[in-house]
Amino acid sequence: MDERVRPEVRRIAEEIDTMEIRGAATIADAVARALRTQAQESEATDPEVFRGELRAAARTLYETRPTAVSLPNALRYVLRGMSSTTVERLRQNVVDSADEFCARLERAQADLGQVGANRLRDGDVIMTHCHSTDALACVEAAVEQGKHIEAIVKETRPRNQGHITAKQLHEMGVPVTLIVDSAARRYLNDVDHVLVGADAVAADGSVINKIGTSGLAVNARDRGTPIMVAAQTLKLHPGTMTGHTVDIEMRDTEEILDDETLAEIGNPTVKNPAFDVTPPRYVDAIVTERGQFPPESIVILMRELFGEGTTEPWADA
Ligand SMILES: O=P(O)(O)OC[C@H]1O[C@H](OP(=O)(O)O)[C@H](O)[C@@H]1O
Repeated sequence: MDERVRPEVRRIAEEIDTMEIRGAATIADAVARALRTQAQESEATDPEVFRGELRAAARTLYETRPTAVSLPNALRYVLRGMSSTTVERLRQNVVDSADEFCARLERAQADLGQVGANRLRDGDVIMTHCHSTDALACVEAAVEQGKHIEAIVKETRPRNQGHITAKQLHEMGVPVTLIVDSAARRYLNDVDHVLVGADAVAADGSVINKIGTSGLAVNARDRGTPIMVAAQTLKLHPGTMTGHTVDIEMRDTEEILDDETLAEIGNPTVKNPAFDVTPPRYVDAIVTERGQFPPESIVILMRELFGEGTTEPWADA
């Protein structure tokens, strides 16, 4: 671990790694606050040393989880104005950018929620996968519009984030039915919308989200059930415009079963990919704070937002 990185920043990195802090938007918020802390606690007196510390902190945070693009997008946003010539100005730049970023994130989610809510009708039943604050913002806004919404919630093995979704929907007053993941096709008959979040959206409109999303989308398409992806523009992956692919995180097998059970069943190879890719033809709409988009046209928004290319401020830490 780089000694220049403040203990609080290391703690946040550790919590992202172990998924105590999880969910693409929540991770983005946490890393922006972490950079703010690094800036505030820095004892550097030389601007170049200060910049080096911030880059080192960004690298530590960047290396925690590879798939959710909100993480590098947040780091870029907070570190974009690092050209001042005094430490005090640099510190203020980072603090202001982090505050602005967190405020924008909150606003974007609220605006996105309104757009998503307009797609939901009174009496609709949704099916969810994993736990997405962007997706739940749509349901919350629909409920606030006075619509009655019900939910069928997939538990989302291996980490059961569906439990968080069930709890939060219950708190909104939404009646919830919890199902095991493999029951999804059976219950799609009773569903008006599949509503999921995203960890990254690629330039061709592919959606990278929790493992199991693509199978759910294929089944939903087969049943004629619309698939809505709630993803604020922070989830758009600029690298995919220039041909990069999104790295899919492989997580520890212990999330699936313990060593004793593994030995009992003859030590098979166990694979635990955290995400999968849903091709654009299985997605009806990507709902953002800038309105809803057919997946194939999301690249237009990406060009507008990232047209001048992106930097990797953590690269030379
Ligand atoms: O940003 P919000 O909408 O909250 O979450 C987006 C996505 O992040 C989660 O990943 P994980 O649980 O961190 O692996 C899920 O895949 C979820 O759909």
